[in-house]
Parts: sequence; structure tokens; C-alpha cells
Amino acid sequence: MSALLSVRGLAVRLGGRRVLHDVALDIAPGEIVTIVGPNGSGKSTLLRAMIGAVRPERGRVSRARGLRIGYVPQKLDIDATLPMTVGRFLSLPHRAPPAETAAALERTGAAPLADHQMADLSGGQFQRVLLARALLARPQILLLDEATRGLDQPGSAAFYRQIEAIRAETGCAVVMVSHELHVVMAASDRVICLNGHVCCEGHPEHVASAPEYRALFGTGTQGALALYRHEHSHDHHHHEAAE
Ligand SMILES: Nc1ncnc2c1ncn2[C@@H]1O[C@H](COP(=O)(O)OP(=O)(O)OP(=O)(O)O)[C@@H](O)[C@H]1O
Repeated sequence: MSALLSVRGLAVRLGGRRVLHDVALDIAPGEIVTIVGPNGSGKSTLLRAMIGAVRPERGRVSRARGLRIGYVPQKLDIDATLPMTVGRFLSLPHRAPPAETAAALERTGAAPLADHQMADLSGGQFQRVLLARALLARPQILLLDEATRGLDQPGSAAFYRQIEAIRAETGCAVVMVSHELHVVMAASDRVICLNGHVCCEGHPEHVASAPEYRALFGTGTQGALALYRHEHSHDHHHHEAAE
């Protein structure tokens, strides 16, 4: 199946510093890909390059013709003194047909919030509204940048169940940045570990059975810590199903 989106030889420089270099990846229709990596490793920058919000210094991001992308940013600052209902927020910058807005709110479990003020939403409610907004694009790829940041465990589990249901229903590919390794292992078709470049990638189970996996993830909580401590080699390790 041909890729919806391909990144080749991508380098990005921000504030005089090279944040990404030699990044290559493909996103296929319907797959769930999780990007993991230490703080500052360029995960958000990579997503922003995918939507065309960051100019590559080198390389390119190719999108299938007419590709529709939905993007849920890591955070969105809204002036708390500005009165704005959820319904109004979803009509910016383009007013979608009311039935579509209602369907997006329904799909994300945010239907009862339509008349609420944005400033009054809890963290989890806010994320659902951002997700609803992303769905209005009828995306073929949904990009989620640490969408469950600040949510408690049941809240983030519920959020990811919603994402899986949306994938099942719409067939969209999902690319998410996550620090929650239990989610990564359970819910992803493919994991990409980033540290300025792609350190390693593959199916979670294949990555798990590879020697590098122990250095990357280990097991349990220690594994999560190992992820942030491991030496990011500049060799590229691939653990695809074919190997
Ligand atoms: N606009 C900018 N100008 C200069 N430097 C930037 C800019 N945006 C990001 N950076 C730097 O680029 C690097 C990568 O940032 P990015 O947000 O992509 O990392 P990340 O992997 O998403 O981090 P985190 O896990 O902390 O969210 C960081 O060192 C960051 O300080």
C-alpha cells in the first residue's frame, strides 16, 4: 500500500540549532504509529514538519495528493478572559456544517460540552474538544502530540480507547507522540524512537524481542526510565517484521 505521507532526509534547524537530521519515515493508511524519545528530541518538531508548519532545512515531506490531516497540538493557549463556547471554538477558522460539528463532538464524547465556555473545561474535556476540532478535517492522518498530557490514568486510557474507536470507524492513520510506554506497547502498530534522528523503529513485538529493546525500554517502570537514559546510537536499527 502506498504511503499517505513520506519524510525523506529531513533536517530542521530552529534558533540556530539543528533539531532534526536525516529523518526518514512513511505513514501507511490506517496504521497507528507512536513516536517516543527523550524531552527535546524533536518529536513535536517532526509533527509540525509533517503538517507543513516548520520549514525543512533539508529534505522533504511528501503528502498524498489532497491528503487531509487532523492535528491535536501539545497545548493551545486560549485567553481565559475571552468568552468562547466550545461550539464557537469549533467554528474557527472555518464554520463546519452544524451536523458535522455535532458528529465530531459526539464521536469524542464531548457532545454535552457544546455550550460550555472553553475556559471552564477540565484538561481531559479540553483534549476531547481539540480532538473533535481535528476530526472536522475528516482526516486520513490524525497527528496527536502528547494528547493525554495532564490526564490521569483512567482519563488517558479512555482517550486512547476513543482514538482506537475513531481509527476503526474512519480508517484514519494515527501518529502520536507519547511518553506512556504501556500505551505504546499495547496500542501501536509501529514504534519510532527519535533523538534528532530515527534511532530505531519497528513493530512493538519485534522491537521487544530485539536486544536493543532492552536498552530502549527494558520492562516495567525501569524500562520507562531506560528509555530516557539509553545511549542513542547514531546507527539506525530496524526491526521490521520481515527481519
Ligand atoms: N521555535 C523554536 N526556536 C528554537 N528552538 C526551538 C523552537 N522550538 C523547539 N526548539 C528546540 O528544539 C528542540 C526540540 O523540540 P521539540 O519540542 O520538537 O522536542 P520534543 O521531543 O517534542 O520535546 P518534549 O518531549 O519535551 O515535548 C528542543 O531543544 C527545543 O528547545
